[in-house]
Amino acid sequence: MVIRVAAGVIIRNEQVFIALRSQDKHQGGCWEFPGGKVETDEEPQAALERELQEECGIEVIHSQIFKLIKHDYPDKSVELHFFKVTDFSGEAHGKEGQEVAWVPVADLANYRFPEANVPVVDALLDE
Ligand SMILES: Nc1nc2c([nH]c(=O)n2[C@@H]2O[C@H](COP(=O)(O)OP(=O)(O)OP(=O)(O)O)[C@@H](O)[C@H]2O)c(=O)[nH]1
Ligand SMILES: [Mg+2]
Repeated sequence: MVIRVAAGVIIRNEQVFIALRSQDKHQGGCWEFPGGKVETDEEPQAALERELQEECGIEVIHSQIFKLIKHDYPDKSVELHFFKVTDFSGEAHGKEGQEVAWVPVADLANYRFPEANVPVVDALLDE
């Protein structure tokens, strides 16, 4: 079974907002673009808006699809819908207690992301 996921590349002033996945989660200890599983009968963009409210406390004002990535981990297969979030209201923070950071896009190579994120990080570094 393929798990559908929506995640946000939240960008402001050439910095991107990332969060640390807790050790007990799948790909724990990796940094991520905040987001989560798309529910049954939910649109990925709606899932993005819901997850960013739940995890980061922001209201998405403008987002657009950036990359769609299918990836098979040894233990699960994911279909990741990465959106660029270029406008939002509220102060992005780790609403669930997770460690978060605003980092310059150019520094993204210094953070370890899940394998599926490699093409996303590479595309951001090339812009
Ligand atoms: N949020 C997020 N998930 C990612 C990224 N890259 C990546 O491979 N994933 C994978 O996507 C899957 C779903 O994400 P999630 O664990 O955030 O889902 P969720 O918010 O609904 O949380 P849950 O674990 O409490 O159910 C995980 O297996 C995770 O490893 C990413 O950049 N952001
Ligand atoms: Mg999540």
